[in-house]
This record gives sequence, C-alpha cells and structure tokens, in this order.
Amino acid sequence: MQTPVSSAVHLSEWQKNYFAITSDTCTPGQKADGYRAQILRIQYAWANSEISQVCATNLFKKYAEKYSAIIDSDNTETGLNNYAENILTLARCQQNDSDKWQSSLTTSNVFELKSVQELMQAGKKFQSSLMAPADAFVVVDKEVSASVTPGLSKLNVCSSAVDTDLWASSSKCISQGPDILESLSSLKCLQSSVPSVTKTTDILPASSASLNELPNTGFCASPLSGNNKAASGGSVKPPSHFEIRQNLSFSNHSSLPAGSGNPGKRKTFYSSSDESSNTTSSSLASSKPSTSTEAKNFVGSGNGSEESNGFKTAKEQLWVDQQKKYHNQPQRTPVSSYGGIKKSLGAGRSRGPFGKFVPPVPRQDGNENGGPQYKPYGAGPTESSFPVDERLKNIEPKMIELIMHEIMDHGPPVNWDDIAGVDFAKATIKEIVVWPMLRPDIFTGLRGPPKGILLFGPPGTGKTLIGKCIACQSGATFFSISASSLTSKWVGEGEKMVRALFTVARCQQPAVIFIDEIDSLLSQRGDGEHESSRRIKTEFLVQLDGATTSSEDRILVVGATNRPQEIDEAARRRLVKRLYIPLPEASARKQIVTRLMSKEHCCLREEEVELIVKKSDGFSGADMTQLCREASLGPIRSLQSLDIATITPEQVRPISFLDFDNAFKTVRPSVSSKDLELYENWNQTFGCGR
Ligand SMILES: Nc1ncnc2c1ncn2[C@@H]1O[C@H](COP(=O)(O)OP(=O)(O)OP(=O)(O)O)[C@@H](O)[C@H]1O
Repeated sequence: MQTPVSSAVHLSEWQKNYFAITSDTCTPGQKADGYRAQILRIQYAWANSEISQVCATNLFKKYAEKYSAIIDSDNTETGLNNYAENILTLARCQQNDSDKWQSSLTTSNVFELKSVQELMQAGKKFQSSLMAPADAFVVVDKEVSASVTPGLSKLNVCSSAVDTDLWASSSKCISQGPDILESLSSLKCLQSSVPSVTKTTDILPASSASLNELPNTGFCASPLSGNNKAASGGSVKPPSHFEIRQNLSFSNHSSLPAGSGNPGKRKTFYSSSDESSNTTSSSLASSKPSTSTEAKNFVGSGNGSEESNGFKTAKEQLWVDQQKKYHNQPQRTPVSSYGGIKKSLGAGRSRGPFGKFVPPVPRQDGNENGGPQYKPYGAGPTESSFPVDERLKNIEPKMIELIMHEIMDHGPPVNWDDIAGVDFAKATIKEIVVWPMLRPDIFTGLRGPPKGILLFGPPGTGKTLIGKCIACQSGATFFSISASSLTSKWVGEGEKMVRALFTVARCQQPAVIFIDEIDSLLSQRGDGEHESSRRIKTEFLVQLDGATTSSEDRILVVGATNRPQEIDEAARRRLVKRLYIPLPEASARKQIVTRLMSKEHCCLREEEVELIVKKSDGFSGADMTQLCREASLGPIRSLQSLDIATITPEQVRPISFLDFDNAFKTVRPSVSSKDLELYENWNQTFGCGR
C-alpha cells in the first residue's frame, strides 16, 4: 500500500523526470531513460491503483511511442538508432514485473503505431540493401501453406530460380502482421542451401516481438523497392540466407530470443534432416500453429554440420551444463579440463566436498528435496524436456541467452603459472578464495570466504587473468562482464541484467562473477549521477549483499579497476579484500618473455633476455606481450615480399635480439609514473597488501 509520503515522492520524481525529458539539454540516451522511467512509474501507479486502467493505458501508449521513437530512430542526433531494446520488449518487461499490468499494445494495434510503421519501412530498405545474389532453395509444403496461408502457396523457390512473387508474397506477411506470421509458422519445411540460418525456436509474448527486427528477417523478406531494384540492376534476387531472429514470433510464451539486443550477433543454425522431420511432424500434429517450430522447419544444407550438431539454445546449454555439473561427474575433473569442455567453465566438478550443496536442477524422476518437479520456464511445445531451475523463471530468456553466450566465459584454462609475478596477490587469493571454494566444509564461520574482492592497479597487469584463474582453479563457472557495458549496452535494462547475472550464477555455482571497470558501476554518488546508473548500482549492491548473507550461495564477485579512487565507500566496504596488482617486476617480465619465446622459433641468449628485461622497466604485462608480438614479426618483415608466398615456416629465421631492439622503438610503456603513484597511495590507504 502506498503511503502519502511515498506517493508524494513519486509525484515529484515524476515531475522531475518529465521536466528532464522535455528539456533540450538531454541526450537521446537520457531521454530514452527518462521515458522508460515514466513508463515504469505508470506501471507502478497502475499496480498500486493510483491511476485508472484507462489512464494507465493512455499514458503508457504515449510514453511508449516517445521511447520507441528515440531508440529506433535513424537520426543519430535525436535517436539511439535502435541501440536499445525496442518498445515491444519493453512492454513485455513490464508484464514480467507486475501481474496486474497489461500492456495496451497488442499484436494488432502495435502495427498502427507511427514509429513502428516507420521502423518497418526502414527495416525493409535495410533488408533490401542486404540482399545478395545467391542460391536459395526454399521448399514449402504447398498443402500446408495453402491450407493455412493461401497467400503463401507460391513460396516454392529452388536454387537460383528467382521468383519475385516469393518476395512479394512473403513481404505481405510483414504488412499483414501477426496473422500471416502465425500462419507462416505452420509452414512445413523451408530449406536453404546457404548455410547461414539463424535459429528461431522460441516464442515471445504478443506484445514483445521485436518489430524492428521483423523486416530484417529473411523469412519475411520484404520486396525490393523500386529504388533497390534499380540499384541491383533491375533484377530481383532472393536473400542469400534466411535469418530469423528468435524474437520473430507472436505467441504468449517467451524463451531465449537470441541476440535481440545485438543485431550483429546471431547464432548460426543448421538443423539436421532428422530433427527437421521430427519437429515437422510434431508441428503438424499440433492443432495450434506454433511459432516455436519456425526454426526447426528450416533445414539448412551444405557445410556447417559441425555447427549444426553443436548448436544449443542457451536454455538447453544451461540444462546440459547443470547436468554435467551436478549429476554426471562422479569424480572431480582435473583442473586441466577447465577449457576442454566447451561452454561450461567448471563443468565436471564433482560434488565431493560439496555434499550439502543443493543442485539447482532437480532430478528428472522427481526432485532432490521432495518437492514437485520443476517445469521449464516458458516451456514451449519443443522444450518440455528441459527442466530449468525455478529461479530462472522470472528472468527474461534473452538475458539468459546473453549471459550464457556472451558473459559466461568459455576461454582456455588459466593456471597460476600463466600469471607472472604478483606473488602476494596470488598467495592471498589462493588462501582466501580458492581453498574455501574447494573446501567449503572446512572454511566455515570466520574462515568463510569473502564474497567480494577488488583487484586494482594499472591496466594490463593481469587482473582479468587472475579472475579467470580463480574460477579455473576453484572449479567455478566464470562470468565476465564489463561494468561499462551494463550502463551503456543495455540501456534501461542494466539492473535487470545484474539481477539475471546473479541468478544464473546462483544456478551455476560455485561461480565467479568478474566485473571489469567496476569503478564505472560503483562510482561515488553525485548530483550528476544518472538515474539508470543509480538503479544498476543499487541492484548490484543488493545482489552482492544477498550473496554475502546467504551461506548457501557460493558466488564470488571479483571487481577489477584501474581507477580505485572512484569507487564509493559503500561499495569499497563490500569488496573486503582489495589487492594491488602492480606492474610486473624484472623477474616477472623475464618470465613473460621466456614463456612467450619458448613457443616460438627464437635464438635469444640469456644475457640478451636480461637486457630486454632491463630495457622494459615500467612495462605492464600487456606491454610485454605486445613487445614480444612486435619482435616476432621481425623475421617476417625481413623477408622479401616475394618470399612470403613460397617460403616454408622452417625457412623463417628465428627471432633475435635485433628484433626486440626494433620492437622497443614502437612499443612503449602504457602506464605513467604519475598514475603509478596514485595506485601506490590508494594501496597504502585502502589496500590489503603488506
Ligand atoms: N602478470 C602477467 N603475466 C602474464 N601475462 C600477463 C600478465 N599481465 C598481463 N599479461 C598479458 O596481458 C594481457 C592482458 O592482461 P589482463 O587483461 O589480465 O590485464 P588487466 O589488468 O585485466 O587489464 P585491464 O585493466 O586493461 O582490463 C593478458 O592476456 C596477458 O597476455
């Protein structure tokens, strides 16, 4: 229940926000945030019965349009150029946040929004410009398509046969909106000879399909406009491949849309014939047209079978990881297997010392705790076999997707020996973090591990390496994210991302969440602090506190920063161990050079190495690596240009001291002595070093 005070606060916030977004001084990003905040407030007010449904609907529509116009505008001065999530995703987010709230947007009326129509036009143009001449092999079951979508019965294109009707008819599906799209989902089979097909297994709520992506899909390819025809010499070509974003669906479920926030990153998908026929039959058996079958109705041929077999949705991957992690590994896998198992750092960890730990995924035959068997969140017809942790059900699938594919680290293993120098930090970390993570049964009570540590120091000194190493050595899953991307990449969604990240980490624990540039997330509060940044920071601190107070959670947050002085008090207090990662000393620099050169054809004598070490005083680890790279190019540069085509690798001369000498001319230390002083001072005041 709202108190008068909180209502008043709300009102003044509202007014303040309104003033901010209507003033001329705001950037498009700030305006978008402002509108978004207004939308949140409308939702909040409606959920608390402060405003009527009619009022909420009208207000929401108004602000949603404004928000959409900014984020999807092509104008770089007034819009974010489709930088953030689109309006419909926003609508769905609101639905997630409140049971009471219902978006006024529906699949039918959303097409009437001016901004959406403009967006679709822009998308059509973009799609047309992307179309490249290529073979396309599209087979549509005429029987099915005719029965469901008469307008699409012509969708039968083989090889390079160009049929403008195809594009004309398929483009109708955009302009005709969801009905056609739903019908399209019933198409039995589409085959593309071009191997790039983006998977679309998932389905979104009516209000949230990414409209800005619609015109950009090969599935609903738009017709070539007159202009484009002219540009392409008058000939009309089908697109070279079919790309279906996962958001391209209109249904009431949602799961795992891929890359919706990042159009550049799409997953390639090739379904096998078997899979296709299975899914096809299941989709045919279903009386309801199900959009979740779209991707499986696409049968990619040609190369890429490797990807075909390897592709999993994030949810499937999560399930597989969890299975591996908690059920299928009777023995602790040697640490060296860390990077051997794709997509899952820490997979293969035994439960030996973690006897008390309750796995996030229940057993298939029921559950470990005697509770009911979990249902997969957002389970569609094709997904019922993937029970996923209950905790994930309130997390947006697209965020899980992002976390699994972009934030969860899948890189090679890192050992302590890979990190030169920083002996004190390494010893401390082993003692306070790695051992407790390995033996939580011993490290209890006062010996319990800290939940947050801070690695600070100049850039390129191995902070990220250390973060990875912690995860690797403790058998934990490693999540790595840059704090600045939280504040910039997911405009208005940062705090949700933080929440999602911790939730997924909880399901994958033990987990290490590495946050690079943590200063940009936890900087001192100031008047100029943006509201969205403040929300992200608050959410982060809440999550960190949650991890700290819960004895069950075995999550370690490792923050890294080059600007420790900018971290505010509250955050500093929570990152209890603050370790200085300085520039490498002479011995560490030598180690880096020796290690890197040992993998190359090199003829450096011991005294030459010493000389290099001496000359590289003030270099960071990254600078040393760059120096070695540069030197390694020396032998290639000394080749005559003709030789490069014919020379064998053995004929390339070894790297010599002269190459290093030359490399020193172009590679300089990246850290100034003034900066170093700053770190030293901060270390004296707040660091936990000796
Ligand atoms: N101590 C080190 N030992 C070996 N290699 C190092 C070391 N420090 C840095 N490097 C090299 O530099 C690269 C960059 O290091 P890393 O990303 O860990 O630095 P960082 O401190 O996290 O940098 P930033 O603060 O810029 O994020 C590493 O991949 C590695 O090749």
